[in-house]
Amino acid sequence: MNAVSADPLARERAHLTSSRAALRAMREDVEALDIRDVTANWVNAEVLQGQIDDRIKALADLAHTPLFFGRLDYAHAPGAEEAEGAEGERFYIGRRHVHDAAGDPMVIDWRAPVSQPFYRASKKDPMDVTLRRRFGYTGGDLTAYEDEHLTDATEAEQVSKLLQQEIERPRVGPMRDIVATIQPEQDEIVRSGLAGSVCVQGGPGTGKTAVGLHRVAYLLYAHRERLARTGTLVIGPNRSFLHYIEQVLPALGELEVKQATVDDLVAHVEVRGTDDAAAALVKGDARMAEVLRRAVRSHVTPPTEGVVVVRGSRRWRVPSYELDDIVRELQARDMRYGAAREALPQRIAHAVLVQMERSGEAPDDRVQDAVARNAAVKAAVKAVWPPVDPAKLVHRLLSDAEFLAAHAEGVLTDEEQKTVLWAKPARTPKSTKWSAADAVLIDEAHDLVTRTHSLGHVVLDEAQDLSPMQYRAVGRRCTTGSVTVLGDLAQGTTPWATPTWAEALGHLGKEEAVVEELTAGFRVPREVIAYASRLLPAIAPGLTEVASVRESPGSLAVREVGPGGLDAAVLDACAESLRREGSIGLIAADARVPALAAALDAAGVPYLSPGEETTAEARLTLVPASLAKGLEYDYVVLDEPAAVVDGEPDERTGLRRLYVALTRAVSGLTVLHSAPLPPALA
Ligand SMILES: Nc1ncnc2c1ncn2[C@@H]1O[C@H](COP(=O)(O)OP(=O)(O)OP(=O)(O)O)[C@@H](O)[C@H]1O
Repeated sequence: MNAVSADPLARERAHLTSSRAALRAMREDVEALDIRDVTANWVNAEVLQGQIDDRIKALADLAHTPLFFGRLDYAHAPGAEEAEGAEGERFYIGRRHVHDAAGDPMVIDWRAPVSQPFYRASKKDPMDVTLRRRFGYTGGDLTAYEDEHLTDATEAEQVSKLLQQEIERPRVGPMRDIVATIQPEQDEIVRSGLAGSVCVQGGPGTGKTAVGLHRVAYLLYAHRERLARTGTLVIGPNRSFLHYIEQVLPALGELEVKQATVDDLVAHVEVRGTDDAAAALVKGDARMAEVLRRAVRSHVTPPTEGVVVVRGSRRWRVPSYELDDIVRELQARDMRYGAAREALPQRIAHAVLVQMERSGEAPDDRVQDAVARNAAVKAAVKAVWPPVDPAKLVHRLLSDAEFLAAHAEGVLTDEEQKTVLWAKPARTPKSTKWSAADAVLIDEAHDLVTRTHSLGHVVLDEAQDLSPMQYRAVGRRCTTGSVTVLGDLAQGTTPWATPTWAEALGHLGKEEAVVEELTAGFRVPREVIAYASRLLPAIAPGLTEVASVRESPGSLAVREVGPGGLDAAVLDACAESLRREGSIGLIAADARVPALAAALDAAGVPYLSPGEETTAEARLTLVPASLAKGLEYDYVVLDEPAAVVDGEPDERTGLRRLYVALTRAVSGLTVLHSAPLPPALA
């Protein structure tokens, strides 16, 4: 037997070794489960085996993700704080729970209540913790630790070196989790309850995306069963962004969360067309919801004649005024068009039944069902309350000026109506080249006909770019659940970008959500964020400038290049960045991308597209400015800022696009220009 080492690091390593052994034993227990005896049929067996396989996956010991990253020594056993003489307890905090053969915890899940002081405790409020220890790893080996004695008044408060190292670590590959270093103000958002909706305003690199993803993981832990039933969804701006973040939740042991773009959610039709900005602006306006509501309801036609139901030798007549009453009553209810349509035959049948009873018959439910299915009743329903096809309805609204006018009167101006009407409408919905905004309208119409299924929790990232109608589409997917809205008003680059969070929350139907602000920046170094923040007064006056918590001041170079020399200078800057460690993003106006791609090809420099994983061989990504949002690179080379600004329909949007591009760098930014810099930046 080994003697217990006096060296604290050796003791912690020993705990790591035994925790790993315990994890292995847990995995082996699951692997050894024999389900042949407990399942009566193969369907059950398949399901059970699937669950077992997932559990085995979740119990994997990943060489490069440390099993624990922290330790808390409590003064008393949690829950017994007040008990006299209660002994202290020690907990190791990690990504997942590990217990030994006796069931005693070796590692506690970071999301458990006893782990919370790891993120929140301070000298001011030690939360009954005497010692907080952070661990440092090199590769998979435990190589360092750092202590804070929270109840020791003589110990000076200091910035954690391990935290700084983590923040400074070069980014290669997809986004990674931040469980070991979640900050107190971030933790408050991560652990806020499932019942409440939260909206986070935060400048570039303040950790909004990271916080949103960790919040999902936390909620799944705290409300596992409920969310397994109702579902969770993360919404991001585009495929490359979703690809960039897709590994974070699996690394936290959560494999079940769906990820989608807003376009994916409303994909009732194939999108093959585009709108000009003016049309998209009107189509995305919340007033369109009222136009659609009126148009759907206009399909109900007041009955002009009654229904006659023949059964055997008898005829039963529901007169038109009675039918009219039934229709009005259904219209007055807060019911979807389709649900009311389904209820109508039963209501008519009920009226027939009442007559039957009055004349001495004793009909039962089966008779009512039979009457509801009677051909005369069906015909009446079809005439009064015909089915509505959402795509057909939107097709008609956008191609038939009279139909649009009838429902948009007093809602849209004549000019706005003209703007959304197609110049050359396709004959049928099928042959229509639908735009993304049209698909959202169809989704709204869909919801008017059939209620959209609501999830338990939705995280909406880069929210500032959504149109009011898109917010509504997201909102109806969490009517019975809650939402985490993440965004930065200064990074809004659509013509309909969100002016205030209160307005966005109104469209989402979550007016009660709390708005939190994050201002500590983890990505962009001081010098670079200061440079980018020069744009703030022009693009979002009133927003707080990000305060970088990065130690490295970062390298910022702004170089003017003579006419004709830009491409060569860009290649040089890329080559210079490639000599360092980490990923490189070459960001340029979309229109400049083909020329730069050709230049890179000609020079034999391999490059990737956004969302493609960086590898040791290919570390350079050529990023069109329109796709840069949400992404980050160790070094960024920014080509011709003026072209980035000019690529947008108006100056403010252009400057916002530039702000996004300027704030992607973790370590260094090189700006190259041959045209003059925008005055706001110069
Ligand atoms: N507490 C933290 N500890 C370590 N790294 C962090 C922490 N918070 C955020 N980061 C890192 O900072 C970077 C920026 O985070 P993230 O992408 O979530 O910011 P964001 O606010 O969504 O930025 P943007 O507005 O540009 O999309 C990421 O690399 C993330 O891992």
